[in-house]
Amino acid sequence: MEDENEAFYRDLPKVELHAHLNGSVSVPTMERLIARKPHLNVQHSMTAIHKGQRRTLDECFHMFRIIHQLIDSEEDLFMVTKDVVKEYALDGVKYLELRSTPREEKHTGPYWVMLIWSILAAICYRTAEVLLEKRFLVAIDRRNGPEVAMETVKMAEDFMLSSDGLVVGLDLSGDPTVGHCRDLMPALQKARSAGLKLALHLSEVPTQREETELLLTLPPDRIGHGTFLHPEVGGSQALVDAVRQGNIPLELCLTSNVKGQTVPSYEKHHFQYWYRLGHPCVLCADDKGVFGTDLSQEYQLAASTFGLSQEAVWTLSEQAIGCIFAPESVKQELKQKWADLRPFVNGVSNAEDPLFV
Ligand SMILES: CC(C)=CCNc1ncnc2c1ncn2[C@@H]1O[C@H](COP(=O)(O)O)[C@@H](O)[C@H]1O
Ligand SMILES: [Zn+2]
Repeated sequence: MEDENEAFYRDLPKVELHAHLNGSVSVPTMERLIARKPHLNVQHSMTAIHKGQRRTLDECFHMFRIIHQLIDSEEDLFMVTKDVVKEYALDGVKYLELRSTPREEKHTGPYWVMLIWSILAAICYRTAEVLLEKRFLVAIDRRNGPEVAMETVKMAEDFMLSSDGLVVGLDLSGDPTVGHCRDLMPALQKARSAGLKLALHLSEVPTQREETELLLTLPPDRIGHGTFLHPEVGGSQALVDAVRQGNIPLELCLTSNVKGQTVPSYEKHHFQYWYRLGHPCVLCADDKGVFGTDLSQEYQLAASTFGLSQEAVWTLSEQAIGCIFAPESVKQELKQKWADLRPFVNGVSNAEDPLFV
């Protein structure tokens, strides 16, 4: 049975800004996908990291390759997107920015375009049913090189103009040990000047210092992970200063980093460093399916690890609204939603609280 504490984190209204679609597939959805393709011989342990387990980065990226084999038709994609959106809604998320990489699949022809349209269709499909604002980021997988990156940007631009505000930005992700961002700069610059917002995976592994310096010149609108930015872990004060001066929010994914072993433990997560500086930090799940988590759990873990009061947790979730890519009018609506929900969230509804009278 859910205890009061768990109920608080689930009821807490939340914003999810860093969620990779194909990494977010839940156990029940994955079971349906596996059953549809028995010839692939996939076991569930090949697509998710269970409690207490960890994996190397290589092993994690191998998991994505298996997941991609399971999700290779429009039908699969539609089911996955619908389920992921619904699960986020049930987890108390009120605003979701989902991201995904266009992919070309042999038997589906020009899969790229189809993929995006399917996702957008699914997102629209849910709109009538769940109270969840949704936006979409088109992802560049760095492994695919500069030409694909440029094509992806062109496609993202087209969709931004024709999707009625659903496509708001571009993500840069993929195995951080493969390729170099200098080759991708023209595509990223083009995206920026077209008005796409940039959410870039940055300093995810310790060897990316030069890349990070380069990417910060763009600059990005948000940073994914930023694990090795600060001097204590091999980054530098100059990098920290650049991020602070630009007031660039960090998307922080605790369980992803612990299970993927880029940070040694929850206690040592860089959330602490940036939170103490008062820098905008947004807790995110990254790949809730692969890492066996959800956003409520991530908030709960941050609170228990770093001793945050429920009041502080509320503030953390509310401040995430300021970091979304949707326009100001959506921010205002979300702020109102937070205010409306506040009396119903156990633990923060005390009217005598001096911060909120
Ligand atoms: C340890 C580990 C893998 C952590 C997660 N950190 C990540 N770092 C970089 N790219 C990622 C990460 N998680 C997911 N992705 C990207 O998202 C893709 C899966 O979602 P999608 O197919 O874009 O819908 C992966 O193939 C990869 O390109
Ligand atoms: Zn990520």
